[in-house]
Amino acid sequence: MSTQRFTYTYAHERQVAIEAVVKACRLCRAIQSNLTAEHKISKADTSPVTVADFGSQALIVSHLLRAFLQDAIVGEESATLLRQPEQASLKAHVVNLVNRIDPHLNETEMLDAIDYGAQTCDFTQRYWTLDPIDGTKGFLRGDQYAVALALIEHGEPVVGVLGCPNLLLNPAQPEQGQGCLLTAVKGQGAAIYTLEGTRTHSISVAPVSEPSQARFCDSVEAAHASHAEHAKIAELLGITTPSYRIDSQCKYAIVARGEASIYLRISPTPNYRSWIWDHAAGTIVVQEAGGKVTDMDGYPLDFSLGRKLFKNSGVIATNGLLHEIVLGAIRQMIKRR
Ligand SMILES: Nc1ncnc2c1ncn2[C@@H]1O[C@H](COP(=O)(O)O)[C@@H](O)[C@H]1OP(=O)(O)O
Ligand SMILES: [Mg+2]
Ligand SMILES: [Mg+2]
Ligand SMILES: [Mg+2]
Repeated sequence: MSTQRFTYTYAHERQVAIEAVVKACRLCRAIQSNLTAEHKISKADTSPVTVADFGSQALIVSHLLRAFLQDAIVGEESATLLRQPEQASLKAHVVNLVNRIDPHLNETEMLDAIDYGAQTCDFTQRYWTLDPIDGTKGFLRGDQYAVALALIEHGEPVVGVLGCPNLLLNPAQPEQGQGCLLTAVKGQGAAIYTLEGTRTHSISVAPVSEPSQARFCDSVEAAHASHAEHAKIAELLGITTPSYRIDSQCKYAIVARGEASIYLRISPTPNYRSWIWDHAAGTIVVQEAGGKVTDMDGYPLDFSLGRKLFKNSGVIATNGLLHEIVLGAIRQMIKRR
């Protein structure tokens, strides 16, 4: 008698996650093309948030919960601000915009969905993590941003969906236009989908093995990543091409599909620890495209510890071939600090 091993494919999780991110991208696109000052507010930590961040989290959490009622979801935003009586017009604005995408959600359901994502959970077990808009500063500038959703099991991403509404669908064929989703499932590779959720092609990292030939990418915002230290690492690697500066987890997207081979993210504040939702989806997309993601010391990102990557400093994503040599250059740069 033959024994058949059962392999879980995450097909349902991936499909539901794609549907959720498709809805959120429709909302974000509509809002970004029509941005006014009233869409933007400052959070208690002074970082910006917009009606689109709240609306995206409401749409994605409610969509996920319809399929996976038992699942924990950890998102960036909470509805605390929207529940304040003096923010009634902001709340009404969010409700109005979300209802254009999902007319069945009422105000209470929307606020509860946003706050569902603000809860804590057992981070060592299965949970989703969501950045409803990653790169809000890019979104506000009219530039790149991403909607980032990942399923984590036992501290590592197993499904990732990155919605990139302003990224070319296919850089080799720019006439196909802007907007794509990148998806990955552990052990199954990574692929590009249209913003409507139709699969177009699988992707892989660039086969660059000579560091001086590599292109690297980093943040637009100097407060988020140390441009000066990145420049020193590039110099040690013999890279003369200027970095590809792009907001959000779109950096993971361009490494995953070979437009750059190194993503450097060394914080200007050495004890800064990243939020899990800023890296989960991007990490699995790069890994499944054949690349590698670690912290700046070479340790894997550990998503089992809470809302932040408490044990990881910095993030380095590469095409894999260049990973060790990049880590070596970082060690050299640190010695010279
Ligand atoms: N001080 C900070 N240091 C590092 N990352 C930050 C900081 N403030 C916000 N971020 C997050 O960094 C990411 C953007 O980085 P980049 O500049 O590389 O695009 C976003 O996830 C952003 O959060 P948010 O999701 O709120 O936009
Ligand atoms: Mg934010
Ligand atoms: Mg973010
Ligand atoms: Mg965000």
